[in-house]
Amino acid sequence: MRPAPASTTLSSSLQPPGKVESEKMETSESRRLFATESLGGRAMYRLHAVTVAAGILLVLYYRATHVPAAGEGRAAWLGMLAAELWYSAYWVITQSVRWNPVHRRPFKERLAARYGERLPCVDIFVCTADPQSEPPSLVISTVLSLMAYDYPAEKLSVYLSDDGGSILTFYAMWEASSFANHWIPFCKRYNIEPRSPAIYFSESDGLQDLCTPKEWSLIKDMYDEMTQRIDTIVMSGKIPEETKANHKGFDEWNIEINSKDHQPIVQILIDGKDQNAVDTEGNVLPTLVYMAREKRRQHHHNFKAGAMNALIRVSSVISNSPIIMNVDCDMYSNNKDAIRESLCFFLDEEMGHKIGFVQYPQNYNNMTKNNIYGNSLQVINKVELRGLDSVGGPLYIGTGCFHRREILCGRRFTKDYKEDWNGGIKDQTQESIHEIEEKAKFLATCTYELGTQWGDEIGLKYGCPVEDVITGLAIHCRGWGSICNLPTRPAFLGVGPATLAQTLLQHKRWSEGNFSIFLSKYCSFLFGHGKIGLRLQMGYCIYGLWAPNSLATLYYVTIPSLALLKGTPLFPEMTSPWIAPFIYVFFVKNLYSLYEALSCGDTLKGWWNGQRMWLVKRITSYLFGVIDTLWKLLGLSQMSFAVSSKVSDEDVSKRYEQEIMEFGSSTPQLVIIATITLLNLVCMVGGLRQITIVGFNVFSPQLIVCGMLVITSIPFYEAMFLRKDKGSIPSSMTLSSVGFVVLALLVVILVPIV
Ligand SMILES: O=c1ccn([C@@H]2O[C@H](COP(=O)(O)OP(=O)(O)O[C@H]3O[C@H](CO)[C@@H](O)[C@H](O)[C@H]3O)[C@@H](O)[C@H]2O)c(=O)[nH]1
Ligand SMILES: [Mn+2]
Repeated sequence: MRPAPASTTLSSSLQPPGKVESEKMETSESRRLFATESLGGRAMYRLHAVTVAAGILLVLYYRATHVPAAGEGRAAWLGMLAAELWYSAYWVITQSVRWNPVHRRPFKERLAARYGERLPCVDIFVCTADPQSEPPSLVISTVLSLMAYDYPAEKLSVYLSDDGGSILTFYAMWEASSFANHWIPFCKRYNIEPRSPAIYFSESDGLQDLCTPKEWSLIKDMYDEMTQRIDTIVMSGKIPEETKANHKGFDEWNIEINSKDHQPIVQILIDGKDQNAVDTEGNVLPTLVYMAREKRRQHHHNFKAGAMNALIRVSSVISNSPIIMNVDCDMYSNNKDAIRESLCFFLDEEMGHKIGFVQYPQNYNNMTKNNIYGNSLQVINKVELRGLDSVGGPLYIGTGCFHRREILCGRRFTKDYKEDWNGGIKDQTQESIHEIEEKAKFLATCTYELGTQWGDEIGLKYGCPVEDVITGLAIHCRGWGSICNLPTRPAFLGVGPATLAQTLLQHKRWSEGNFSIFLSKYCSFLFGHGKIGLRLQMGYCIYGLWAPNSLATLYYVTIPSLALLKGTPLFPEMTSPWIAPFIYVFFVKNLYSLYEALSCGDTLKGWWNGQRMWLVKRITSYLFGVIDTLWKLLGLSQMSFAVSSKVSDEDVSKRYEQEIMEFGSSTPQLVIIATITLLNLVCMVGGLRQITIVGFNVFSPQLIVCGMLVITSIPFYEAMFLRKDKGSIPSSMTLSSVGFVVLALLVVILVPIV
């Protein structure tokens, strides 16, 4: 195996920088660089959890002891039992992280008092993959926001990995490298937030800031002109020859290249070690590097994980910082203090040496008030990540994560481990830029990893659509802990999916990725056994089991309704005492979920929309996730990574802002949604008839289930029958769904399953 350059060049030193004698006087509490606080509302949570658990047991007991005779819906009843058993087990799993979530509070003032500016070097990795779905002007706004962190610039290096291998993105980066000369001093002088120019100028008119209106307009004009140049060039797809003459990097595109087949490209746009690389005020600039790793058709490039691994190696010969931070290209820095806050965890004397990574939640800046597609992820961020933190550490969820370089390179945790915080830029030898670039290019070739442990024991793991989660699990199993930091001002904000199709695409990748981990040797119960606590093992399964949840849900949204239509009871009668645990579990579980959502900042309507989206995701994305995972297990298909688009056309954006659901295109997902919602509508009408015949007592529980589904589905009926805009459900989709409903009804009538 070829030795990993990154891990061989790092060594350990014994002292954190600048520890001073007088500190010995401090008490251990005041020495801590962060505090761990318990979240409120625990007693209420626990009461709910214990009583719901009791309710669930009663429900299952009733199901198991009241199986009807054959021919009276026995099969359907047993199916209900199976679905409820599944839900119960899943519910228990989701409680694993809820018992005692924690909040971490970093003390950046203490960090400043103790270390001043003697802080470790930090490498920031930004990934982009496609100039069409991730426009270069968006990418550089993110890059600029990261370059402008409130952190010593000589210790900061920003790397962009461009899997699109696009000259347009390179051009934008070149523009950004000169705009940074003005932007960074402007941000620091007036202490502005956020430091993404695109966002800053879209939100601010400069009046609340300390700068003069003249200065503000000057820099804004400069920014507008730059983005205009970039957008024009991106539109035309060609760089003018006179522009190309400005930087040698453009020569890399002298030969015809495309994103799937090209040589490795590494261009150091700003060399932080260069004395002349200073901004308009004479301050040092952070290092800025553009990288497009080599791509050849015969070599698998392993998507983002491949890009990250190339970045780890390339950066090891340029800056080699002990801390690596990764963000997606749309996730701009929204909080200038995020690096310092993260260091509070790593540099904490009591706990710091155990912490492998610090994960920030994924937050989006394009969410509508009522969260129409359920993408705000508030409950995952504020409840589940914090809960995971209390049982061993949050998962590595990709963007917005700070790692020790050493752990990404496969290091195991040992008690005597001491990080060399002094590593990084300054310990590099004085090679010329050209030499360094050539060395780096070699590390970014396709063949470099052949016969090595990269993608397995070293770097991010390959072969999983959620490379981050599986890598994080391996890190946890190597003995490291992780921390979730949730500053009041979110550290990163990105572009979340803004259409139904994008949402379903993202969730298919996530559910499929996590389910494939669950089914592999990395299943947290097997791989984590004896290495991480049971509750963390369960925590991983919250996401690992998203996909198979779809099966129980599909059952629950079709069979009780069809049985209602056919007159087969599947619940206790309304007057039976056995109905009580069903009602209790149903209401209290949902009420608690509402409480959780509201306390995380969602609106009532947002929660309701979120519930609808869970249903939709389960019957489409997650179902497809199951199918594709099984397909792959059988070796019938290959892993893919569909990059989500960060742009949508005007018409679509307008509907999004008005919170009107976007369907538009014809997809199999739409047929499933339309079929199931229509089926429930028919069943509800049929069910109402049953009630008039048999009476209220027997069928009302089923009617309630069916009715709830119908109420949840109102936006779908509107999109099928009432809306005329381009985002409505195409009539061909509605027609085929009607066909499927008729077919389902025929089957039910002819085959006695329910
Ligand atoms: O071949 C590829 C494919 C993707 N990416 C980058 O990966 C990132 C994530 O892609 P995106 O389409 O935005 O997916 P999301 O679902 O928003 O990403 C989340 O989920 C991914 C795993 O599914 C993680 O890798 C991400 O960090 C996490 O933010 C983007 O920066 C892409 O440019 C690459 O660099 N190369
Ligand atoms: Mn994204």
